[in-house]
Amino acid sequence: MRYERLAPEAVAGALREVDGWSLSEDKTAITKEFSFDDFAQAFSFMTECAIMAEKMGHHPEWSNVYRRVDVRLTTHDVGGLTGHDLKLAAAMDQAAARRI
Ligand SMILES: C[C@H](O)[C@H](O)[C@H]1CNC2=NC(N)=NC(=O)C2=N1
Repeated sequence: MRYERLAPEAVAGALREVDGWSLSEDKTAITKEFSFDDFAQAFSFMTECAIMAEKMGHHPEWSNVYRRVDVRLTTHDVGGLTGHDLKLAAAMDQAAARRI
């Protein structure tokens, strides 16, 4: 499925539907820091999200330090935010909720 770049009002509305995500200063991405009990939990979260992302054909920019995972979501194909980012954000929240 192809998504169009979201209008600013749509982004504001969509951000209210997900938990703890922030809009980047240039408004082209959303970011969130996930914290887990330990590295094993953080890495199993990343493994689950990686499989999900591959199935969706939409991939996060992320980094991991010990039990923290920093995530940035944007749609490179359109240079901004689309419904793909919100869909992946919600799926990542659910994956995290199964661990925290
Ligand atoms: C051809 C392929 O599906 C696309 O290039 C996908 C892959 N994963 C992607 N992930 C993200 N985050 N943004 C994209 O624009 C994107 N494009």
